[in-house]
Amino acid sequence: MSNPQLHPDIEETAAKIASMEIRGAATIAAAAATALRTQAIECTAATPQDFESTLRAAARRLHTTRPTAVSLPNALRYVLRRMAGETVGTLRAGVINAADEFVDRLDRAQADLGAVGANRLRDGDTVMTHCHSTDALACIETAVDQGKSISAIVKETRPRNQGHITARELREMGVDVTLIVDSAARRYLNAVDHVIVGADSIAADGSVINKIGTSGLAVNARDRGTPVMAAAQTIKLHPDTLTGHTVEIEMRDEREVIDSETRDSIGDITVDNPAFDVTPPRYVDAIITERGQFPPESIVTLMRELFGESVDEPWEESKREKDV
Ligand SMILES: O=C(COP(=O)(O)O)[C@H](O)[C@H](O)COP(=O)(O)O
Repeated sequence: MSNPQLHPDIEETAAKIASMEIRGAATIAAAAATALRTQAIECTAATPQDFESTLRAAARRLHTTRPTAVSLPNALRYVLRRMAGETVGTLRAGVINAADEFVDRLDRAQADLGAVGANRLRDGDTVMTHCHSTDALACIETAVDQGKSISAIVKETRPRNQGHITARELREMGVDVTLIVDSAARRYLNAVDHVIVGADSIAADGSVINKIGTSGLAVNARDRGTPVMAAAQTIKLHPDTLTGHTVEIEMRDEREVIDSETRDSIGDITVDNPAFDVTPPRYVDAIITERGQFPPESIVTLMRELFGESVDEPWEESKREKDV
């Protein structure tokens, strides 16, 4: 089967992830699992081999969209590993059940993680946020639901301004919000009790890979004595880093940073737009997961327990598919 027929939802989801219409590590993972589910339901393959080839091709298309959030390959892995059976019917059922289970676990993990993170927040605390993280917001929302009064200093998060989404959602929770430009963060840190961020990936050494600007914020927070917590459910653990692989940092289009007219008026310059950075574990006080909170240096134990020592890439083409 040289060119498997992909469902339009696969292309649409892939395009939306690439353009960031669908964004944030947990949301990307849920969208990818849901697209595979649709592919499985609508797949017209007549043989089990063709069905598997089509699902793998769909997963490969989704995998190529953005490289940094490990929740995406972890979602694809979760679903494809459960594609088992001898008939198209059983394979299809395996994918549908796995996708449903994955999304359900994602929601439950976020709720459980929120309860862990909320325990660190006290009535009257002020938090500082960076970017927009559903895991980080789950901690704040649970604290608010517990009756705690929380204020937030929200960083704008250039160039895509995800801080605006955070500001709106916190406001809807009843949190008192102050929006600041990124470069004002240090000025406000003295008045902040916790920096709380999400993660796109957590490496085996406890490094937190998150939106560009997180590492500078964490260094400043350490200098000011403000604790930093990274809220990251375990699908953010990057199993490849157990074997020494590093996490690829996505470089995005320069037009997110500067419009072409301004750029032309400046002249011959290079514009770089890294989307993420790496915060070393020594600047992070706790990683908050649905399995409890961990000092970053100890996260490797949980990673080994959940993933073992080696990871497969079940979306890769089989030898038979390559030979066709
Ligand atoms: O860095 C970002 C989003 O970057 P982008 O906007 O470039 O996708 C978020 O902090 C993490 O993805 C965690 O989000 P969540 O907690 O929702 O998984």
